[in-house]
Amino acid sequence: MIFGRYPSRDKQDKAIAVSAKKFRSAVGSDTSNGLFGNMALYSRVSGSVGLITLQNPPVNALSAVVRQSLIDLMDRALSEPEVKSVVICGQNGKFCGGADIKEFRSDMTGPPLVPMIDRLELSSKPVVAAIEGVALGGGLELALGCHYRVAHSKTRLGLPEVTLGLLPGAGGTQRLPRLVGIPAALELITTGRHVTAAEALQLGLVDFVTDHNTIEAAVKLALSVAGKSLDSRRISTCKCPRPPYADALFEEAMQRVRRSARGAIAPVACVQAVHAAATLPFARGMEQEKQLMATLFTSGQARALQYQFFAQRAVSRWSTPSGARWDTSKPRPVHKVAVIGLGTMGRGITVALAQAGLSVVAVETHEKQLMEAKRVVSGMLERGAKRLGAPPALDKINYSCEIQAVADVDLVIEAVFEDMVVKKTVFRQLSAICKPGTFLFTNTSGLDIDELAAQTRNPELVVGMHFFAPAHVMKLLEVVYGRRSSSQAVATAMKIGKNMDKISVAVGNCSGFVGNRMLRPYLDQAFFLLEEGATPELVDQALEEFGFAMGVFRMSDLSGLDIGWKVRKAKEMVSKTHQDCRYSPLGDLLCERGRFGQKTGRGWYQYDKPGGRVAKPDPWLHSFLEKYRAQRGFVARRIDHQEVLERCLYALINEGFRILEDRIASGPEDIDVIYVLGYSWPRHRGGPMFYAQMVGLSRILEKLEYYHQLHLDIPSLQPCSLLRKLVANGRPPIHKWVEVIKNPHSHL
Ligand SMILES: CCCCCCC/C=C/C(=O)SCCNC(=O)CCNC(=O)[C@H](O)C(C)(C)COP(=O)(O)OP(=O)(O)OC[C@H]1O[C@@H](n2cnc3c(N)ncnc32)[C@H](O)[C@@H]1OP(=O)(O)O
Repeated sequence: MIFGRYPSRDKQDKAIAVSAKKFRSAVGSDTSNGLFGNMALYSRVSGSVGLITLQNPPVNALSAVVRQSLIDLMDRALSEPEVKSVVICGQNGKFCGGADIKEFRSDMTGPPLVPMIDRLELSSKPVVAAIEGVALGGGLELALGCHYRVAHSKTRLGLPEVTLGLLPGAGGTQRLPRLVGIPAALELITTGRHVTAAEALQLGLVDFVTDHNTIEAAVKLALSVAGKSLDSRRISTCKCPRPPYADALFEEAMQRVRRSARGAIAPVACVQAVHAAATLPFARGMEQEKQLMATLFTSGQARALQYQFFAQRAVSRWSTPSGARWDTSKPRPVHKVAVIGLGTMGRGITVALAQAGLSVVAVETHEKQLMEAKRVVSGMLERGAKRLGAPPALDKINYSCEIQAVADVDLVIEAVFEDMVVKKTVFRQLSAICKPGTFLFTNTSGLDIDELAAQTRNPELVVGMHFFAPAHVMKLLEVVYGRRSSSQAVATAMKIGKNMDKISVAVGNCSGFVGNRMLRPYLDQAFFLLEEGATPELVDQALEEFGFAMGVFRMSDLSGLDIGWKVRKAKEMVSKTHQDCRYSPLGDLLCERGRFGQKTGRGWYQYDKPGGRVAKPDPWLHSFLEKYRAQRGFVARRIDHQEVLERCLYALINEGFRILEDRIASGPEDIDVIYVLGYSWPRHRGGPMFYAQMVGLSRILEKLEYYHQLHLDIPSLQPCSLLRKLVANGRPPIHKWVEVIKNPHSHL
């Protein structure tokens, strides 16, 4: 499978210390016999140490060629009598980012990882891993096959295979527990969490941490251990330490992953593999690892998770229908940013900006709110700093209750109340106050960017930034370009997003942008299902079993029913008569009765008190629904989970196809990243568009046609023409959809 829309730039980080190169030149290494190219380099340093450098930018992934080179170079080191020990490192300050994920989708060729690592461990000469930058997945498993591990203090280590729908299938599930014990191994393998070098040292995962030249330290160690017995250094020969409470540990781990994995199979397999390490000899444990891996490797979940991995990187290569592109648009440097409005969103944005190292002018015109915001923002920064072990960026922020304080900033992010009239006033003010060229960005979840831009002297400087709450935590940012937004403004918004550690997706301007626009038909279907006989519990259960963290009604109770009500009132949907098009007033009726969800202790569910969190079915709601149906002529019928999923999800997917057709999103990856990161779409299902491909476009079309025939008054169930076109074009794979969109006459 091909991922991504454009080839990425060579991200080789030339600036990072190339300590292997430096070290070779410092000690005068003998590279005359060196094997250049072939994705690994061999040289001899300090007379008797064979130095193997992985060379596969950008992350030295263990591709087939790298694996073959590594085997050849190890053989060479073993065959040279002068060589007494070996050091393995990675080029450009990165040890190894693991197996080459791109290879997983084609037939795997080249020597397999497992025997390669086994042979390494069996080596009669000591092998030291010199770990810099990252040692992840197969990269860490390679290091675990070495006899010693030296890490630079800034290295991150981990076994993140579970996040790709796999398990550490190159011996990681068997060696890690033997080295660090079952509790730590279980945690690291089932979560895929990266650890710092300091934590790795504490766990016993590495033997030595240095702040200086890692290769130098590794070579020094290699020289000192040359000729010594390796018996105790081969992890596979060690017994797995088994605490007396091991059974309870596994039981607890299994319950935890089943609870949090929401249907993902990889975390469960990870627990089973570590269990094998604890109970079986190494060779049998490896057999078990292999079997579990075989199931995962070909699973739809692994495909979905790997697709999402690449999609999250592909979205940075944005483009707009007018031809602006990531690689031809240059962002303008931004040093000073203003945030206008310090409500919940403004506070989160301020924190994220300060944490990104930018100077922030935080403006809130109400003095009392300003003081409160300052207190809350400082607390957030302090807590964040404590977690990271860094000083809080308190001095990055200047607070003001005067909007004039923004006069000299490079960029403003407006985050006032979500109301077009209020925002328009602020934009007119900003346009008058700010220095020429200041970018004016608006945090909105769906208002018209062009309408706001029209209030300013320079509409090309206006872009939307849809942050998700809490803005300093949530990874997703929708960057919304208007009709007149300049490519520089879009590039700058994308860059600021990246600086704030967000995954930014550039999308076009329409009501609700991508995320909220697709949510509308999904929510509508959920309401219609209640009218037709379902309960909130039934709908939520179906969606939660599918993998959503929360069903639509529990989520609505959490975020507050009044929010949607306000929007619907503003759009006059509440007061309008809906003749041709079905509209369910259920949400409005609940709001009219003061049932706003958790905050009022009543919503689609009942709670023990206002602010309570445990949702319980509410008999009042059930009888309310019965009366409502009776009054409006609905006859309740049995609705099953399959119908809930088909109606809610296919309607949402159909809107996704419309969005692609309208060129609001430039590819299905954009939609899928938005849904996984912003709307808790289960990651192991890839995203709505990927899921559509998995289900089969013909089936989605057929089902939409079926439901639309039954509900002709629900236009969102009418299959969109792009979906029809894709089916007519032979249902091309997801990475080819864009060709059909761009060329309507395409016959793939
Ligand atoms: C039956 C078969 C058995 C097989 C053996 C199975 C055992 C082993 C399995 C594995 O090792 S699976 C891979 C495990 N490793 C990871 O999950 C790490 C993934 N990468 C990252 O987390 C990050 O990329 C990074 C290494 C921390 C670097 O982050 P940074 O922000 O600096 O760069 P990125 O933009 O993320 O990546 C740059 C570029 O590199 C591509 N890439 C990264 N890792 C891999 C990889 N392992 N394989 C292939 N390609 C990789 C990434 O996609 C980016 O390229 P573009 O997508 O932008 O073109």
